[in-house]
Amino acid sequence: MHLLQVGKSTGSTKPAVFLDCGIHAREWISPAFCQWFVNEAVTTYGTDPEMTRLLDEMNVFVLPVFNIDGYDYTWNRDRMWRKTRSKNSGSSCIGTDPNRNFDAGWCTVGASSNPCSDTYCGPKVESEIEVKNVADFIRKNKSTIKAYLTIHSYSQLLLFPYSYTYELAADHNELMSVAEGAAEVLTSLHGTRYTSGPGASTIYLAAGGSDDWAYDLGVKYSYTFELRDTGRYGFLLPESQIKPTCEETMLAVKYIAAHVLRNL
Ligand SMILES: Nc1ncc(C[C@H](C[SeH])C(=O)O)cc1Cl
Ligand SMILES: [Zn+2]
Ligand SMILES: [Zn+2]
Ligand SMILES: [Zn+2]
Repeated sequence: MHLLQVGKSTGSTKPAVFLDCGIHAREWISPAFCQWFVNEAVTTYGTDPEMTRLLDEMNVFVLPVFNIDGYDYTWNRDRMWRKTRSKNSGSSCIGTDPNRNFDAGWCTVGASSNPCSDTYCGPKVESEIEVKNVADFIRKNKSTIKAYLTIHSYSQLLLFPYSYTYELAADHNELMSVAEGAAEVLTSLHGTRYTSGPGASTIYLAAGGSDDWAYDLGVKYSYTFELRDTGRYGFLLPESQIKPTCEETMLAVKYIAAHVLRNL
């Protein structure tokens, strides 16, 4: 797994944002966005004031493709694959849903203990090496990581904790207002409409997700993006929509990062 560090200096104790893409293999617009983000960062640093400030004051860790084996599988075998490609002992079914494999109410709701299910929670917490690697990194750097952003598709949603319970997060009001502000600036570019809210009530009750786990670890600004569209093309978003989707998502990510900076 290749984790990129976008920022002025390596190994510093500067506050950081962790951004991951491609946790679900078929959500191709997600890795496209991480690529876009890195390109925007390196090409607009020094000219765009917001990006310059962001990269001067913070480090941004970017994991362009979280679920590498699954992503490759969608290119070469099954375009609609979602999970990892790990072997499940005692079953001929392959893979675990990496977004049900984190230690956050693991396998209690909205996940399956059937290895053949697309939302299989895995044989145990962090059974997937990809999940363990990300969890280990964030645990190790939790004193500097101030925001966790994980990019998915589709539905046009900006979700935040919790998904594993209907209980409101301690920081619900702040997380909601930041999400609404981010969604508004996103809409301002091409008119794309987003819904903001806690995962449980906004999409579905589900446990083991990375955003809930990061939030409970202490990463306050923890968001899941569900990018375009709302179902017309779904995971098969046309190539013509990659650029506009990335442009508008960029605005939302910069909005959240600016809020984090103001509240360090
Ligand atoms: N904590 C979470 N946050 C967001 C979601 C929605 C994504 C959308 Se593809 C998923 O189903 O894994 C699911 C969970 Cl469990
Ligand atoms: Zn997803
Ligand atoms: Zn999704
Ligand atoms: Zn545009």
